[in-house]
Amino acid sequence: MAYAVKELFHTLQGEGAQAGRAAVFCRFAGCNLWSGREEDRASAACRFCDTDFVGMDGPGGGRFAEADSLAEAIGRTWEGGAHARYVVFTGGEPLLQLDAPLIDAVHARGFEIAVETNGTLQAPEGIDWICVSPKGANPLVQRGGHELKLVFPQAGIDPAALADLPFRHRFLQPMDGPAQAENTRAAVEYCRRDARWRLSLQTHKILDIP
Ligand SMILES: C[S@@+](CC[C@H](N)C(=O)[O-])C[C@H]1O[C@@H](n2cnc3c(N)ncnc32)[C@H](O)[C@@H]1O
Ligand SMILES: Nc1nc2[nH]cc(C(=O)O)c2c(=O)[nH]1
Ligand code: SF4
Ligand SMILES: [Mg+2]
Repeated sequence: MAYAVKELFHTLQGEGAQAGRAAVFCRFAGCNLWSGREEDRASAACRFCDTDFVGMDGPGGGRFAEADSLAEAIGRTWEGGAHARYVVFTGGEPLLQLDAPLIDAVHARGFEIAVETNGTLQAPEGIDWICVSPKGANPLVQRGGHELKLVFPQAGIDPAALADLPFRHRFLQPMDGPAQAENTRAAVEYCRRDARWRLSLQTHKILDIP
């Protein structure tokens, strides 16, 4: 199948348990919980998104007709040397597009594969690092993985209701937006009081890197 990619860039993973690790980010266009248009935000199933995932006009973006051509572009975008090649598929919602041929094509080029998903779709086999970030009342289908990264606070989600799901790591990530400072204080206090959860800061925003 063809892949619609907003942008491809090499940076450090900013969030969660892999924060600080060099990675190529492959940001797919499109999401199942929001059109990405500001006029639709107030009525969307996910309303706090911090990301532009509309179109294919970013650096390295475009439509890729084959898994091999996208995997080649990911390989060309990597600047991290011979070891520990790492690609993070995000979006938008990457599980709308990430499929077995693309997983095989990037594995064949020596990459470990991570995904950032909203958890409403089941992940295909073969992903090396699954980060699930639940969104409000939307159904949580992918209920296990390597890290659970809950944007906090969210109306209708109590972290305690998710704490027993089979994830290796559990993070609260303060919701960015007008109440970011207050949300950060609330996340710190929650993690202080329930040691199952750790704080995830969006370090790329602090550092002003992509
Ligand atoms: C833009 S999303 C794309 C991947 C996928 N659609 C998802 O929601 O997990 C990437 C990460 O940013 C997080 N995120 C989005 N908006 C945020 C915000 N306003 N504050 C903090 N994290 C946010 C998401 O929860 C997710 O972990
Ligand atoms: N540096 C950096 N780290 C990230 N971790 C998750 C991101 C995302 O938008 O999915 C992201 C991103 O956009 N940049
Ligand atoms: S699910 Fe992810 S990409 Fe979609 S609107 Fe929400 S945060 Fe943004
Ligand atoms: Mg982001």
